[in-house]
Amino acid sequence: MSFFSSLYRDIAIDFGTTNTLIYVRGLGIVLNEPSIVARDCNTGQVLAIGQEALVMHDKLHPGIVTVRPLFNGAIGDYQAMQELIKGLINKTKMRFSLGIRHLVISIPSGITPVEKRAVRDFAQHVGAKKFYMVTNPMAAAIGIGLEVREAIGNMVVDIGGGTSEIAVISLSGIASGECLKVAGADITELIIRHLRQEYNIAVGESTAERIKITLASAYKEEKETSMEIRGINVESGLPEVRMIGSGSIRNVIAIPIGQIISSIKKCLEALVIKPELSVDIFDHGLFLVGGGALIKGIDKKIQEETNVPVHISEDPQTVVAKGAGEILENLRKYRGLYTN
Ligand SMILES: Nc1ncnc2c1ncn2[C@@H]1O[C@H](COP(=O)(O)OP(=O)(O)OP(=O)(O)O)[C@@H](O)[C@H]1O
Repeated sequence: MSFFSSLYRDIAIDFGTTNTLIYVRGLGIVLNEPSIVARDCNTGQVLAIGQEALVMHDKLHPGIVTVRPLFNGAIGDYQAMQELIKGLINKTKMRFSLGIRHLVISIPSGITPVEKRAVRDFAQHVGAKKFYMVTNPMAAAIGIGLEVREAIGNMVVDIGGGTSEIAVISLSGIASGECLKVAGADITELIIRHLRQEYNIAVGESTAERIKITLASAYKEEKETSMEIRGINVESGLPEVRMIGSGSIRNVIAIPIGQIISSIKKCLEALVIKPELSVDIFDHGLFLVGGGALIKGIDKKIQEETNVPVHISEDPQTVVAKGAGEILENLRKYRGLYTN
């Protein structure tokens, strides 16, 4: 490598609805921050991005607005996407480099051609010399260490914030896939709605997230748990404290979990014409990644409903970034798995 080329950086980005991760070649994942931008309502000026913008999100005043650039796997705000990713790249220690040489971005599998063009334009905008796009399930499978180029069927289920992506991967391609706009953010939203309807309590997004992480389970637990929540009584407008049990939250999340399981079944059913792939999946199991893989009992529930063994990958929220990083480190090896 020449002196000048060593001054350029190669990076991979997992641009997600909830979180964006940046991988730098030779260093690994260097940044993991919420995908959110805070702007001044009047001037449109960016006030904060990532973690600092998330802190503002729940405590907004009328002069500030927060935006999530991705919504349900679609780019809802292209400008916010640019602001977020450019800002996060600047947060990494890349200011001493001349720019980006190779840029890998993982994208939702349901992305439209127009959105793909927007991602490509973005890569040009940040001055990337070479650019590669890989779908989230493919990156996840590589991040797990599955043999995606072999004639073996591997099933990956990525339950993120805005989408649940399901894919059966074999011979470097997706043999059967589903992209569902139901994921973690919908579960949080349902919890907020449930508390308002059942208990007349209004809570913010971060409280609902905490309830989800602490209480939500997809499978009946041996011992039910409960937690104290603080919110505002919507009738009196006064603060209120309540105990909420895990059983009621399990009932609330049963519908989205059921929709995700139905999509997994649909994906398996589509393999009826390729029974050898089904056999591989029944033998090796399916691999669960994304933050939704951390919902308690979700592996047991999926296994019970599909008869397929379920493995939760290690550190499921970083698997896509690791896979995109692995591609970046071995571009030649993975040729054919990404598009430009
Ligand atoms: N312990 C946990 N229990 C339940 N849900 C969790 C837990 N930890 C994280 N989550 C949820 O995981 C989701 C985020 O997952 P992830 O970071 O994989 O999404 P993303 O990649 O940003 O989204 P997408 O893939 O849809 O673009 C959030 O909805 C978050 O609430």
